[in-house]
Amino acid sequence: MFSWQLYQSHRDKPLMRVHKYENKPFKPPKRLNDSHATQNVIRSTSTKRQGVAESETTSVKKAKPMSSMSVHSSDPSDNKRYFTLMYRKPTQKKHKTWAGDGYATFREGGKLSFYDATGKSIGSAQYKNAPGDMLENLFKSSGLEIQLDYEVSDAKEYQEVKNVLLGNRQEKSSSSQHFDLGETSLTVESSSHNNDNQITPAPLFQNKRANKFKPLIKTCPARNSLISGRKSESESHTNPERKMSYQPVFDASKIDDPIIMNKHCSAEVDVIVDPFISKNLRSHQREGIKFMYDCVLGLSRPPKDLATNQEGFTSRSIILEQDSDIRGCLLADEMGLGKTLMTISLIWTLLKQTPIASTVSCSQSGVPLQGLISKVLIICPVTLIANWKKEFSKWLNLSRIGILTLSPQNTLERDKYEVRTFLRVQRTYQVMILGYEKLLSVSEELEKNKSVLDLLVCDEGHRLKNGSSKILNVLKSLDIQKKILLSGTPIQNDLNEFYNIIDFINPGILGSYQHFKKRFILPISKARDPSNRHNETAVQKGEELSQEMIEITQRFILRRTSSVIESYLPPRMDLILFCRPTETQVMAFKDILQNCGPDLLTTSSNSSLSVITLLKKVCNSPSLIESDAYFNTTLGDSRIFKKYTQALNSGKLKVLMTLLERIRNGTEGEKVVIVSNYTQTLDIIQNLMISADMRICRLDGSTPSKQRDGIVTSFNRDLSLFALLLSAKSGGVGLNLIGASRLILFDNDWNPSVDLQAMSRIHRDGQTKPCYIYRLVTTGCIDEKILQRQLMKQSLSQKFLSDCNNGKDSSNDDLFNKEDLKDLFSVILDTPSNTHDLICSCDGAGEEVNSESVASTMNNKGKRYSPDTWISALEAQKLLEDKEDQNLEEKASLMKRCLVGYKHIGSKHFCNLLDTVAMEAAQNAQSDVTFAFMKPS
Ligand SMILES: Nc1ncnc2c1ncn2[C@@H]1O[C@H](COP(=O)(O)OP(=O)(O)OP(=O)(O)O)[C@@H](O)[C@H]1O
Repeated sequence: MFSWQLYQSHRDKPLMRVHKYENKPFKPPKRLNDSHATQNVIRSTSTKRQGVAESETTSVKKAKPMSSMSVHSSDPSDNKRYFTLMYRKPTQKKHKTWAGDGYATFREGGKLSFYDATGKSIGSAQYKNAPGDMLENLFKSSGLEIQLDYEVSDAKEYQEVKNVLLGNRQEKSSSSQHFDLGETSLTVESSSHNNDNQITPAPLFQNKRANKFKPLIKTCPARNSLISGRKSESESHTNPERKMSYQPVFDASKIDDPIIMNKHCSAEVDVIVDPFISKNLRSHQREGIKFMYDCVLGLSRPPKDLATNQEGFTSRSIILEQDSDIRGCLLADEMGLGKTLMTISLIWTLLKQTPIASTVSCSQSGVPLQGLISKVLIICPVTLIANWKKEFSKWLNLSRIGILTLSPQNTLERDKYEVRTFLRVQRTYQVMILGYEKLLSVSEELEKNKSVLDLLVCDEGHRLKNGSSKILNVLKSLDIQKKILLSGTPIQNDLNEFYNIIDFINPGILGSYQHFKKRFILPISKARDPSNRHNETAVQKGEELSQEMIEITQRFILRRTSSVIESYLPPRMDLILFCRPTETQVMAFKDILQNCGPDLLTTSSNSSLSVITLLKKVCNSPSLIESDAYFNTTLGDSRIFKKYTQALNSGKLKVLMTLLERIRNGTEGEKVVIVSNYTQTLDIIQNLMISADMRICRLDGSTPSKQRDGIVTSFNRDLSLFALLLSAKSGGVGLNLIGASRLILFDNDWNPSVDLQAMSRIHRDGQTKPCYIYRLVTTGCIDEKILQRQLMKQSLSQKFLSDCNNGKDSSNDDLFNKEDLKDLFSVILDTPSNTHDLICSCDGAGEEVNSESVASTMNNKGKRYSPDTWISALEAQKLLEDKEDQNLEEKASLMKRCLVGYKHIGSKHFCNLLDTVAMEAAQNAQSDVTFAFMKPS
């Protein structure tokens, strides 16, 4: 167990125990009649909330007990004392949190008046006891529970409180020029730092924050920028005389394997990740947090191998240079590596700690009581909001940190009000999680008080790739200095998109767009152009520039593959099952292809894309064409489609139902997730499963966001729920479906990352059972062609983050040449697997493709690649795009590389399938499964 540090406050003082840093909530709720227990908390927060005052003595001043304070400590001029307060509606909840902050005034005679953070009156109370006990009481007034927090004694803060209260009065009586605070004099005394007698009502916490970051000792310029460009303060407030020895919040020597952040030479204390959270972290997560921390603090990263190869690296703090170009990072780890947890750990660390202790209030022993940041905005797809909150709760507990999410039931006005409150009220919420779309509707409110936002996190950050997107522009206008983008999907195909994302994270780092275009985009595009394939100078130049770009961007982009968590996860088996098309399907293919117009093979033709969609539907179930718009308008002929409407009319559906029966009857309560790209396909599967008495739930694009979390939770927990039907694109992202240990991918997307997203829903941290992933592919049809194309893309993208070959958003984005189209529109019936035919001539007795057996691949310059050689993205791009020149052997070789590790199992050898469910299904439905690839992890 972690034990707390005995800090040596000053060299000549004996060791003393300072108050424990207990990860308390930012505003501890107070129970009635618990005065003694709360007293310490209040006193310690009281110290914290004094803020860093103008005079050097106040910053580390111990909070005086209330009883010893002078009645005039707040304001000698108006016989009133001013307090901050917290309020909430009465609640029976175990973990109570506060709804808002505000102020109280106490007048001699015993009247307490309560105000919210905007200065609006929220009640009053008479207090007859000794004034010193006020902090120990929970007041009830106007249906609210109110607790005083601390007495305002700092001159500047006092002035701000008065301004707020005054501002409210002023608003109320806008016709009146008479400013009045009850009996308070109109003339506001000038404080030592405010010689302006004009009263300017100002947003309270904006000013408070300014106070907070005023350094008390002389800071070097680097230190100021470390704190953040926006918050650096003028040197006029520094006090070069002041000497203070600062202490980190945690004692690293008492923590097993602490994570100590790197630092700039100007750092005064170590920042150490809270052991409460760091004890749970995997080693790649420890590295990830340090990486993100360095980036958001603008510290120049150590060389990559230093970060990854050295034992105990994360337990050491390295002095780094300031890198003024960097303020953010892209964490592009593959799915399931814990990007959310890493980000939460970083947020928690930054909220609670700072390397520059002198810029915040500290305990007597010099332990910083405030962090480097205080407000965080997280933007994510609406489907992930609940998941973020859950993860905060899982790793931190929501009683420690205030998380605001906007309820879907809110009116727009309510949303705006809550956003305003989040920005204005400092201590209730530290993190707000918004959906991308919601961001637009509350952008004005954010804009108005944007200066309080310290850190922006964009989950599924590849959504910001479009430079003209409104969302991107709103986020840019918020001008939040520190940014973290998370994306498990590699940045996609386009250097323009790449520029947009990078320029958003670290503005200016790639220069202006014009410069970037001239320097990188044009020469790299030229090198990629197949017509330049013999122009060695252009190709060489393109390669060099790609390399240069990688070098610039790897300072703030981190990507690890899922192999880093394999050892923490139960084993996983991947099975690709080839399913024989039914006669109905074969008829449908023929009918469609024969009835297509002559422009089918025109690459620009819309009809070719519509036919592709139609063929994909037939692979799932021929009855789907009944509702296909293209089929009905162009090919539609009731004569044709009537014969396709029977239910179990596709090979994949037959295999699916057999697998499901086996899972239901042959395993010990295992659950299954079934994924498709088409909701209509899910409808068909749903009907079949309901007819088979299987208990299911479903999550797709039409599921209201407020229901999603409940569906996921009950699927994971409710033992009687057997299956979840999931739509790949709208439902898959970010969900944890570890209640299931089997997943059936009913159809493939062109984009491998869509499928990977879906597959990693079950095989992720928290999973305790071995996992089985089944991909169903219709033998010899478009399904197989998609699989082949996908496998190639996936393999080639593995080592290049900004991979130019990696998946695109949808089939419509994908470009096909004539050869591709011919290939897509051909149906090969006399084979158990066209993919196997392409890569191998074995008899399917379980032979495994290993790297030695993969023939070397030849590029168009005649250069040969051994199987272990990394093919750069550029080379891969050429290999793929230039398929007209590619002979079959090369294509086969490429694909073989993608299937390294898979065993080839023909129908005679299905008994070799290591999964009994697949084995029994394949043997029993021998006529439906034609071939299998199997890859045990
Ligand atoms: N160190 C850990 N120990 C136990 N569980 C963990 C750990 N790290 C992450 N997890 C769990 O693993 C699951 C996946 O993590 P998370 O959602 O953060 O991954 P991700 O990288 O964001 O994936 P995706 O891109 O799919 O959203 C979560 O349930 C999370 O709580």
